[in-house]
Amino acid sequence: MAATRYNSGDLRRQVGSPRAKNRDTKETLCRNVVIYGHCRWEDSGCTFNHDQNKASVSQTDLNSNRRVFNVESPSFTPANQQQSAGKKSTFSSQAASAAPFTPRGVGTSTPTLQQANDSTIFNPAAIREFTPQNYDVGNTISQNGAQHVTQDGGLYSDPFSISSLGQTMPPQGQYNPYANDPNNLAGAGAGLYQPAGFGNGLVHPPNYHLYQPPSELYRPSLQPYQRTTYDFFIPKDRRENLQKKLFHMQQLLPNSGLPNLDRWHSLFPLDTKATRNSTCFGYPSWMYKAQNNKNGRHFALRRIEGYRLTNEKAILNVTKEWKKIINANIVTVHEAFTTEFFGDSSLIFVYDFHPLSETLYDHHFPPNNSHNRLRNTNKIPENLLWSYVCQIANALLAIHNAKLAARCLELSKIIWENNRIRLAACSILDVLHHDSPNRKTIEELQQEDFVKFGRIILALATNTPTLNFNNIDAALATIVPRYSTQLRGVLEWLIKPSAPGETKTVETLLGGITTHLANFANFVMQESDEKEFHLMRELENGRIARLMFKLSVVNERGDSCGVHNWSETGERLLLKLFRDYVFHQVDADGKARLDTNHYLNCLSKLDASSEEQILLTSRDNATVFVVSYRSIRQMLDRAYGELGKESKPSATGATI
Ligand SMILES: Nc1ncnc2c1ncn2[C@@H]1O[C@H](COP(=O)(O)OP(=O)(O)OP(=O)(O)O)[C@@H](O)[C@H]1O
Repeated sequence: MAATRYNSGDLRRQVGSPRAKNRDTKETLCRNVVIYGHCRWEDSGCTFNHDQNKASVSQTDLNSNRRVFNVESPSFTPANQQQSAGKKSTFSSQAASAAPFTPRGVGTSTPTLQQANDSTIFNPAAIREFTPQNYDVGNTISQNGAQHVTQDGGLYSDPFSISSLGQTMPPQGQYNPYANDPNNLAGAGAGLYQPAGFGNGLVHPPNYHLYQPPSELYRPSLQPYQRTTYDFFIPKDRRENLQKKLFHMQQLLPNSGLPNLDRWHSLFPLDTKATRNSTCFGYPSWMYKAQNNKNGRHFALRRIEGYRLTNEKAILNVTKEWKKIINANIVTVHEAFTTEFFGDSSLIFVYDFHPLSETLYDHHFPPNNSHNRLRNTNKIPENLLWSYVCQIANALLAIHNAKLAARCLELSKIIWENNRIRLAACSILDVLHHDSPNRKTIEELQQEDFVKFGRIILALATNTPTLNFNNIDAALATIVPRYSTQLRGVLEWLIKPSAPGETKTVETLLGGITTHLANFANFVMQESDEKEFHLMRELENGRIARLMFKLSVVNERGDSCGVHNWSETGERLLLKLFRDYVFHQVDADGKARLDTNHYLNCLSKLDASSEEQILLTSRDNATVFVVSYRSIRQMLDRAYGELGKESKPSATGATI
């Protein structure tokens, strides 16, 4: 092999100038000048060019004659765009503060090419304020439906673009951020959101399918040791679910008309129904997601509309006790305060925000298209009902042990997310009824919790929303044979009054359902094992991401640390050749070789500083180095450290 072999310590030894090839060597800059700044053989026969200035000029000439795009090519600017705009199409610094892209007319015909000057200008005035009540869906859609705005002025057709997605949307539908399927937009919550929601400030969800394997069905049959790209990352469903959660966490509705509160901003409505019912608290209530001014975290705010607080101690006493309860099946309460920012006197409760949650009621009694809730004809599996029993029992154990009562135990006040349920409205009734003359004792309220608990499970087991219960005995009679006698026994114990002198306790309940508790604990632990498995894989990917950051910081950097063309000189050139070795490999025909396994393999070895040696070749094949991963790793750390010495710490203080 023609390779020149060196120990890593010999790397600074100059290589003899490569043999002249077909082209005129006088035009080609000598590699020794590139690497070491000078060439020993300049005056003793080296035929290459030693004048850097001349080389760069001739290189430019060469490039101007070539019509090939390479990494140094200026960014692509479509010719017709320049013509129509009449000026260079680059982003100015003002673009950073430009209003977000707001497509109008989603759900209508194919987007048309528009003049950048008029139609693509963001016009906040054209956007209607957030008006939850009496909202006329049809009218507004037809008004906005006539307008078309394309993100790129129609210069290219992106099959995943918002405008093309709009064509697949039902014409009468509205964007419901809580719909699992964004294409099925005509679901609940229509009245609460802007028409054609994407177009009025709601940010469109990411294109999850871009991360999906092309097809699971036609997966090639692989040997046990072979992998597809997707085997290296977390499963697509999990990734999509996590991305949706992040998206919901960050979702904004700029023209919602909702106020900023003292310490809260970016309020986003969570309610999926326009109609308010006051049955639960005696006052209408609203749910919002909001961001805290101080720490930037997202919280769920429940607003009790039109409530005038008379005794401030009510809030202080109650929240002090509830804040202490941290439980996997209870939404943590943080604080409560009053406000007049909504134009009335409202009482606000602050809870943890759990993205993608829906109420247990909405989950098991979903509305049909005409917004009537049908009896759910599917039987809920018994093990799922037992899992609910275990989870609510767990929540009640924590609450009753703290000498409190859940009180607000209803299907619509329990949130559900992937079969995990949480009591979502704790502490509210304690504040509202704090000074009520007919206040019940805590023991009485705890006994009532058991009855409400039983009614929730009975409603689910009989597919009947709680309020429709006329005859509890008849409902209990239908449980068997659909479910086991043990489930019926537990429901009877919960709902029916206890024998005189006997008090129900959560401990008694737990003692009667130990098998189901063990099953549930087993299931939870298996799930946790699976999550840890995926986490370990992501840990590997995290290490590789950090290496990539470092490599990217060093590669292609121009003048730095007082050295002209820093990343091309000295040992940094080897880092560039390493980058080529990992990512720019070609096959025998000169075609790009794409192999994720190769990327991951090389980067993992680099991370582990493997002693394995690899062959790095310059792009013109004129020079070859044999070097170990360990040496490359040391060079990378040195180069990165060198940059670190001359740079100031970043504002966030984050380092790789
Ligand atoms: N802590 C929370 N985190 C995230 N979402 C929540 C939280 N609490 C409630 N939600 C969501 O807010 C929405 C509205 O909740 P709410 O309790 O008002 O239900 P509802 O069905 O509107 O009940 P009602 O008919 O009594 O008003 C529901 O989709 C629910 O899942």
